[in-house]
Amino acid sequence: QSSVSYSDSGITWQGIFDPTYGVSYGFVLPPTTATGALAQEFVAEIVSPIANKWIGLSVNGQMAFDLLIVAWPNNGQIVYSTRYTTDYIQPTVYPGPIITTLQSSVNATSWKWIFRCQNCTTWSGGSLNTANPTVPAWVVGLIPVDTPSDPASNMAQHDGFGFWGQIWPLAHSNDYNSIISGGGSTPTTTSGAPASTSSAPVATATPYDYIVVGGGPGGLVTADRLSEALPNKKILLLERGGPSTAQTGGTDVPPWATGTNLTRFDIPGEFQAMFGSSGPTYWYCSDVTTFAGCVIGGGTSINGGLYWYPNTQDFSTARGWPASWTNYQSYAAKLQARLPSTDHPSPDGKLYLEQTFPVMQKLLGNLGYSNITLNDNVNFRDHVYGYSAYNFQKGKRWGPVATYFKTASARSNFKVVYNTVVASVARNGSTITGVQTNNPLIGPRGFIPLNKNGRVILSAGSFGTPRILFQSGIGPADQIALVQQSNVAASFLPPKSQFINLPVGMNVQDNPSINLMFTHPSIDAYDNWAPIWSSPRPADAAQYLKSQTGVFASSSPRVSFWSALGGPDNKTRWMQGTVRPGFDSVTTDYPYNASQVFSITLYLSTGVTSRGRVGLTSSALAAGALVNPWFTDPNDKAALLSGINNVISGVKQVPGLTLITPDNTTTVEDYVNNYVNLGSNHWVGSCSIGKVVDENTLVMGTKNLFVVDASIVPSLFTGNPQGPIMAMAEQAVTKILALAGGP
Ligand code: HEM
Repeated sequence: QSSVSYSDSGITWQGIFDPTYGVSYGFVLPPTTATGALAQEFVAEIVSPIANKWIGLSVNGQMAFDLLIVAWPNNGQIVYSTRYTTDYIQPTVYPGPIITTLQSSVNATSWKWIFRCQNCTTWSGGSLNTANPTVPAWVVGLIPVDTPSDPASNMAQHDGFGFWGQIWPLAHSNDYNSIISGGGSTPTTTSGAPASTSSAPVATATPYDYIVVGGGPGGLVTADRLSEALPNKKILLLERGGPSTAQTGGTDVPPWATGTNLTRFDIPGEFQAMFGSSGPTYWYCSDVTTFAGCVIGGGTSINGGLYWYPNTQDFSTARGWPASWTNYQSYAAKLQARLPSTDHPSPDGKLYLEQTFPVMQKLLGNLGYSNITLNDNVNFRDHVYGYSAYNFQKGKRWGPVATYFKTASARSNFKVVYNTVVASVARNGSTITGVQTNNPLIGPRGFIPLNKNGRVILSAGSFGTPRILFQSGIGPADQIALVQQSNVAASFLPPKSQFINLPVGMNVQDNPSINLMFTHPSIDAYDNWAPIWSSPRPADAAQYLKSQTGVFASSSPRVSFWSALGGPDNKTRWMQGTVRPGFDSVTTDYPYNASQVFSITLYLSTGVTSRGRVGLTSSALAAGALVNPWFTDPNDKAALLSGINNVISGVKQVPGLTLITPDNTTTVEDYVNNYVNLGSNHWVGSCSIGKVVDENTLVMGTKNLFVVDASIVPSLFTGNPQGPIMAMAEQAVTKILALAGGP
């Protein structure tokens, strides 16, 4: 999200409205000509629903070593202080900055604080540079501070935080002097509705024929095919995050590639720097409690790039697909023609960092596995292994962004808008009339209408799509009840008589997965990928910069394998294995050589019978798992355990190979029983076809609302899901276009 200009209390602010907690944050800077002390201050406002018990701002977006400002209402007044900390611990009062309240109000539904912050652009070890946009952060606490009357009060950790792009150069005001002297303000309205919705600049909205919500693999394929098939119709794609690869306007280039347009999203080898990142991770959705991609490309812009063509099982009636979906091959062929896979991602045709392959060849060969080209033999998924296949090309992340999104973007009937969160669809009974967004610049109060017979397609992902449905009055009563308790979201719900009760969020699956850690003297653990962002191996960095070849032309996984497993219930489940040099964390009693570690992730894939539930996890409408979907059926655990034991049984036959996690003081059974995070970030099923959407992907009970993303997939695919999801979207958009009654 990046800041916009809006006005409130007679002041023109540069700031944002955060729809999750319903808070506006705005700033005004002195004129650009200001010097001395005046150049070191700003005026800011926080307008918050009363449900938020305290709010914090971090001027430079970090918790530690940054100037923090906290505020909360108490007895009709705003209590505040500046804070500082060097760690993720209680920040203590920080003297130096001088805050003056210019205006404040507290009523039954909201509170507002407008304040001047002097000596606020430098602090211990840091400063704010307003010459360019920067990324500040907000935090929201839902638990009252310990002693609300005391500005120095302790508080518990915040319940939510988020970052935004603050365009400081647009925040200067020539009225600054009048603002700090109390002028430039009109009496406050304290009528409950958040200031941002009532004060957002009024924009005229362009109506669209198709509005696609979400630029992940489902949404990009859909938007491209719609804009291709309907040259005279207007197609709008709304992406809640910002750009990713350079092609999309991304500029997040690692320090070693400065001066190039090779962003962290373009360079496959930077994958582990996102997945393992300890700093701010703007590419993940801040309001989803598991990893979800919130940049253009969605998960495909931040994942390891493993790319499997779909197979017969993936779209079979046995896996819950309607019979009309089983003829999937022509759609898979369309996908493969646009986006072929590669198992030799370095454009020089050489394989790099491949030491795990010969080790796995011995291990799996002894266990009766055959070596095949995996994407040439999609239906052959028992006792097979091969080089991992990726969606990379030219040594760069490719995926739907470099293909479908690229062609869509070139069409005049297609428009993409970034940094725009869709909260809900507006509807009149079963007819959707438009979408409600947080972007006041694209429509009055963020509303975008549909043309006559227009359609909305939700592609916001397995968590995002259910949340939009809940906020549109579609889903189980308990979820809609949570929306009703949120004063902002509730105001957009249709009347109760129009609620549609569907099992949104139920029926969810994600691969249960277990990591095993090994050492072998031939392995190069690649320093566990730790230096790849700031100080990569110089020769590898230089090679990649020169020709986009080498280690950085690939992400971390090297070998992939599958095997069919029997279960105590006589059902067949498939197990997938992914082999990577390096490790995430090792727990072992063994001494081991960290430079020789590699890991095997074993996931249970198609055939899994466990199911869970996703939904709203907080009163602030964050989304996440309500019931974890892993091993709810003990037969799944038994099956995966047998697969793990089988792999481990081969270890002693491979000279030099040592299993270090689990170690010899831990049984495999205990290791699996006590495993902390079984998740794989491959969530499917929350809007399952046949349960929430019909065989044309139309949301049941509506006339023009569709879902095309992983949420409609009724059971886990055989491999990592991006390939089958895009093939699914090819088929879905064909069915939507063929359906009568559209624009
Ligand atoms: C007892 C009080 C607090 C505790 C224990 C605490 C703890 C934490 C932790 C563990 C994180 C990392 C969360 C994650 O990565 O998911 C975090 C992030 C953050 N916190 Fe706090 N926090 C506290 C108070 C505050 C306050 C008062 C502010 C600001 C006014 C603040 C600002 C931030 C910001 C901006 C982030 C995100 C950026 C970053 O990771 O540095 N925190 N906090």
